[in-house]
Amino acid sequence: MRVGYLGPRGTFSEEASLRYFEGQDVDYHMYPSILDVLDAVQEQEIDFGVVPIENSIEGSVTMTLDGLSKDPDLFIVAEVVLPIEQNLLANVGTLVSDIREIWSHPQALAQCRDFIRGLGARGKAWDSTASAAAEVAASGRKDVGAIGNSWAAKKFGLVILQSNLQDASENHTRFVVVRREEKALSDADKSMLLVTLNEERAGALVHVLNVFAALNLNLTRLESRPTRKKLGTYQFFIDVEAGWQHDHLQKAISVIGTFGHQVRVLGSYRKSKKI
Ligand SMILES: O=C(O)C(=O)C[C@]1(C(=O)O)C=C[C@@H](O)C=C1
Repeated sequence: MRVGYLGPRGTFSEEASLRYFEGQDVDYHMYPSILDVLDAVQEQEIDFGVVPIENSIEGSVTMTLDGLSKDPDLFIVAEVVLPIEQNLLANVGTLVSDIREIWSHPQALAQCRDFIRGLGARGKAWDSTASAAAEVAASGRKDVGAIGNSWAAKKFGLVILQSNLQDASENHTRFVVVRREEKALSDADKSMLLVTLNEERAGALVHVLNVFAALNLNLTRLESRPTRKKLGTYQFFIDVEAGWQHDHLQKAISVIGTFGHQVRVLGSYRKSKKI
């Protein structure tokens, strides 16, 4: 089985992938961006892609949401929730007081915004936390630091100057495992839907939400993203606590369809237990 994730070695995506596929015979592939992982799934270069979708401090990983919504063949078959501990990594001999720039993935920079401001440093975005750590090591500079996990520190010969420094102690990222083509899992107890309203009128979203409420379907997340067609128009990502095959969810999808709205099932899977 071929599995892809955001590289290089030492990313949180790698940790999520190794944990999820532990004990299975896997050939791992790394990609320079989340969109490249999704493209590789679409092009069947890999069987599964593991991508971050949501963080408890910073919220949605919009690149993932937009990538999923653009490609009708992608389907989520699992989720993994990983605890995220962010650390300040630097070359040996670096003093925290000398650091002027912090390099990392935008999600990690955002999780540590207060910390970076507190240092009086500037954030600089890289494709992943591990690529930022690799660049800090390659630069040999003592006025820059990276934010990432302790495994990246070891891998690139950096020291940890401060650990667990994100702006809230509770920090988890939810990853999803994506494959090409739908798969109905009989034991699924959660689904992700993408709802596009057919008109902008007062109460349109409330009508959709009322369908779920009337059928006793619990929603655990509602996220809007722009349709990219007109300012102020949105698509809605909705997480529902029911498998796609569940009678009530099937009914909800068909009723919402009769209102003229579009519903796409982005995935159906078992709810993750926190690792
Ligand atoms: O850069 C990494 O290490 C990643 O795996 C990406 C990513 C993300 O995009 O959310 C994964 C988990 C953390 O929230 C920070 C960064």
